[in-house]
Amino acid sequence: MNTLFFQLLSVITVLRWVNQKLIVNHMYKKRPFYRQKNSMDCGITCLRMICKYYGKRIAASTLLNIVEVENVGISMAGIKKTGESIGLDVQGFRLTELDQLKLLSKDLPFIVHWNRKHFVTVYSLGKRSIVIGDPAKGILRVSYKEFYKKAFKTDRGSAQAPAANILTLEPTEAFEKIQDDKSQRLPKIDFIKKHLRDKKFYFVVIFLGLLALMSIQFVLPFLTKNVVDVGIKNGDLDMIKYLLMGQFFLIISKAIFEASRNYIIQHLSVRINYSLLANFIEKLFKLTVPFFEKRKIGDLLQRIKDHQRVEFFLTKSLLNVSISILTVMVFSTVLFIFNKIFFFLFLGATVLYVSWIMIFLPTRKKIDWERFEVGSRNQTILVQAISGIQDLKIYGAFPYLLSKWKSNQKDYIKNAFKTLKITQIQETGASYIYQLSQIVILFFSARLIIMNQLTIGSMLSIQFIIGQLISPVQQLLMSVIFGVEAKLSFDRIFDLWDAPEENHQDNKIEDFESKIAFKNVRFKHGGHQSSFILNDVNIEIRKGETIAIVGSSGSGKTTILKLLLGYYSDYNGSISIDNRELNSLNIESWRKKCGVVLQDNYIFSDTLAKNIALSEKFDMNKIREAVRIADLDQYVKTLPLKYNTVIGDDGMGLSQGQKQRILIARAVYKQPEILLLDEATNALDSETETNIINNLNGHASKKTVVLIAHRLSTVKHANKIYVFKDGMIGESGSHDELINSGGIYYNLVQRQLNQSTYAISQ
Ligand SMILES: Nc1ncnc2c1ncn2[C@@H]1O[C@H](COP(=O)(O)OP(=O)(O)OP(=O)(O)O)[C@@H](O)[C@H]1O
Repeated sequence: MNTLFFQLLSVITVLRWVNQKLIVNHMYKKRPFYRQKNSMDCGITCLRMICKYYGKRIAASTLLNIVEVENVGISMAGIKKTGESIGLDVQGFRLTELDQLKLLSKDLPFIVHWNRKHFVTVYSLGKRSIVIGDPAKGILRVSYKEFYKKAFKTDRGSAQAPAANILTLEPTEAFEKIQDDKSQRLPKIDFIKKHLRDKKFYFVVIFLGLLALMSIQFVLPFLTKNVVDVGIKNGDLDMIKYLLMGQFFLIISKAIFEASRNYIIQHLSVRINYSLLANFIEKLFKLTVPFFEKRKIGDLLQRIKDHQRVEFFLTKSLLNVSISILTVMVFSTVLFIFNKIFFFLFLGATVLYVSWIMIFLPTRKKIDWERFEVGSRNQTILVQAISGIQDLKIYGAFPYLLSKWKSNQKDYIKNAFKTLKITQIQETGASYIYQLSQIVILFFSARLIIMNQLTIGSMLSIQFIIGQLISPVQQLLMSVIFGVEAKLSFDRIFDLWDAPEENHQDNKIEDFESKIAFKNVRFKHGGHQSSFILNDVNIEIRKGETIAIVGSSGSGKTTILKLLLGYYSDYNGSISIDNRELNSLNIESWRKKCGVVLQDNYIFSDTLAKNIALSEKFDMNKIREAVRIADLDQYVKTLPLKYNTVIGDDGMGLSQGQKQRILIARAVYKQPEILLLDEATNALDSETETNIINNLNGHASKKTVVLIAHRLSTVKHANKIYVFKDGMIGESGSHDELINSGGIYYNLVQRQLNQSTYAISQ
């Protein structure tokens, strides 16, 4: 029953494949396809498909450098702007009737907003269906009904009829002139070479072992033939003994060679895996902050898993390929020498077998991408569940997360079944081909023996040779499948390799001499549709001064510090250090000068001392001094192992105030020239806060300090206070000046006074 089911499935799958591949391929030859590398890249990927259609291979990173993709992906306006910047004439259309689609048939291919959250490329408009390139799924054929359902939507809150938003893109002369990013393949090959370079020795040893194995394999059929055709025929038992002893010796040697080879391969795979991962992690550390803000954690973890597949392919599969190719070559030659008829019979069966397996490759690719996406979502849900455990408990929100996990798990199971189904169909078909070829070969052997054209010894040897050929052919094909999967993993890893790194120019800052200046700075997160969160900001911070920034929540205060730390380089206006533009400086050398406490700083799972020094080696005197300034000495006395007590996730729990004081100690330990403090003391009682501020004043008397605080008592001694309102500077001046002017700051102070949380000490 089971077999019958898979037989039926096999037939259906083949017919579907023929329909999809042959018919669609024939009708629409030119429909390039790229798969989106993450859920936010659909618009960019559609644009790449259009570029490829017009003959240009453009890397995703090239387009991403032009447009800033928002956390939710690129917008229609973003696609238009990016398309125009590479020389495409982009026109937007809003269709209210499905029939209007025909009017755009001369503008094919075009991009359609899909389901209000995705983009697809339309390649052709047929009589009954439409061929689209869906960056998440592949080239698909959809009915007009489905197209209408997905593309024609009503704007939120609008009473208007549903409409489809479409962008047509035509190449202009400027497009012809832009550079093709052909180079994409080269770095990948360099990358592989780099990881294999110092392992040449092992590969050579394995290869020599292989040659020895092959020679043994080559001799074995001839021994069998002689045992039967000479030894048995002549009744020469001594000869049979010698031949069998020889065979025994060869089989033992073969086993030894195989065991050694497996050992070396294991050794190699561990080393390759290590170097691949080490490279990945190093690269990860060099990427920009916005990269991490836009990626889901599950996506990154899933890419780490991808390394295992690449390593598996580079070690086991690649070697298996060489072993299999060699075996096939040796035994095909032997078969050809033995009997040409059987050689061609086997060749025919192999061609059939290979074609059968190849049919399924495109579907396997699709399933693999689905598996990646489901896996990535799964990782994200689990990480969120563990990080947000407290909120889930407080709000009894497990059902919410559990239903999310369950629904994702359903997709996971569906995907696993798809893989199982396709593997079963593949294997059932392959086994038929194999059995059939065996029957045909047996029939021909029997016929030739009856006709006295073949000896029984030769027949046994041919059976042996074919037996030896089948497994390497199968392995070769499995390696092709692994190769395709490894390529998908490799592409995903390389997508990260394309991401921009933080600048590390030679232009280092040796000394901070005079001032930091923000001039007409405007900044926004995300793409074209988002609005500026900082507008025309002008700030001057002179060396040795304390500058404070206050203002309502969300007014852009933290963003000022992040810009100053070089997290974001795509601001308008100028941010300069001693009159040198921040973007042109070596950002690491600048950060070395800054001691920073941000609201989302992290406590690592390590000892208190290492959490302060953030290094394996540290100066204990400096640590004690930092702890004193951060008013932590009493706390340290209570710790079981004092400075060696493990804190963070795996260790002692911390209160918010303790965490803040450790972060202050960390910033002080660095002995920075500039201290940047964002709400660094807001969790502390006012007595501890005063102690720390006094300590800092003593310690930081010559330092430059930028201070953000809601509690106005913290900022009143600053040389200058900037009051932010909606991303702009509402007013600035000293505490006294601002109080006297009776403006926003004055009102803030009044409000805090009314809440009895602040007392102005005149
Ligand atoms: N990574 C980000 N992506 C998109 N928007 C962001 C990002 N970080 C901050 N924002 C937005 O930028 C604006 C300014 O944020 P910022 O953290 O600078 O405010 P803030 O004045 O420091 O607020 P608070 O006093 O609450 O800490 C906010 O509207 C916030 O939602």
